[in-house]
Amino acid sequence: MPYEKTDERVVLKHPKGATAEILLFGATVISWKTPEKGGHGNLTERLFVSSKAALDGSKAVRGGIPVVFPCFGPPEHPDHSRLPQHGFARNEIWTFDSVLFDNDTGVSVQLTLQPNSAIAKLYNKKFQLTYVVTVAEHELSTDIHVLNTASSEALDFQALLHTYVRAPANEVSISPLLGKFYIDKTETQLEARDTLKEEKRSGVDVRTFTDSVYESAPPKVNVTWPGGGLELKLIGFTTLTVWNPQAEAGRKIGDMEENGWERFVCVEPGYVRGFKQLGPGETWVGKQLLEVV
Ligand SMILES: O=P(O)(O)OC[C@H]1O[C@@H](O)[C@H](O)[C@@H](O)[C@@H]1O
Repeated sequence: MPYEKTDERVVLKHPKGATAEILLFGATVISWKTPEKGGHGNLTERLFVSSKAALDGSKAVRGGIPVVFPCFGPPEHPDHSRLPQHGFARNEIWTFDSVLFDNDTGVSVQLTLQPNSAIAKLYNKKFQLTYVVTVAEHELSTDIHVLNTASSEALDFQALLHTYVRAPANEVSISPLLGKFYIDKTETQLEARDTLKEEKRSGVDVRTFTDSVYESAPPKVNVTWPGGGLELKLIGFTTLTVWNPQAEAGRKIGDMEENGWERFVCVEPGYVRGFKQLGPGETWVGKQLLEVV
């Protein structure tokens, strides 16, 4: 069996050993394990999930890859005014739709989310989200498709994949972001927060509290640390958010495990500067491909 499904989750199993586990709640990928490149047998977990994360649907998962839609951070668009931080997609139960393919190149499944009565109370736009998750020997791809199903109204949204990469946070280096402009959300004064900064580091670290939204995200991002690393490829996404709360902000997060911030860096491809606007019947696709290096 290339996949196993229960009422709550789907586990994908690639013939060469790699696995991915998706909670239908939020379509949250909560585990991605692969063999080492050139290694034998043993699987390594590539994503961080806090041991205090709720996996029962009572709140968004603290870890894995939560899906952020239709707003990133606190809502700024009038259509989103009643929504919580990061929107509703990470808090809804998605529908398992189909297996797209299952062979040596990969095992791929599709989940969907459409308006329901709970969403309609907070958000009255028409849309369909389709999420395609594919696991290969050393790769995971997660593609989000946003379709405006309205017949005459535009759909304005932000979308982001909140990827918690399991890594020794204090040794991580992220590149190539040198010369990119970013919003620094750790700034407490509004004016400083709204002023773009230029990245001066060839390798970005997260040894201090980091919450940066880079514009013009590069199509390929390297996240490396001594003895390991991942390459992220982005298609369709325009921004890259790098987040690690460190102890300063991490201690205030109720579902963060003790010193959890030492074990991950969030590297988040998104479309979160301004809003993507889709006309009736139009689709936007954002693709993230993670590969073990
Ligand atoms: O606690 P949440 O809602 O999952 O958000 C975690 C973080 O997510 C990041 O993407 C944001 O840039 C941060 O500002 C935010 O604190």
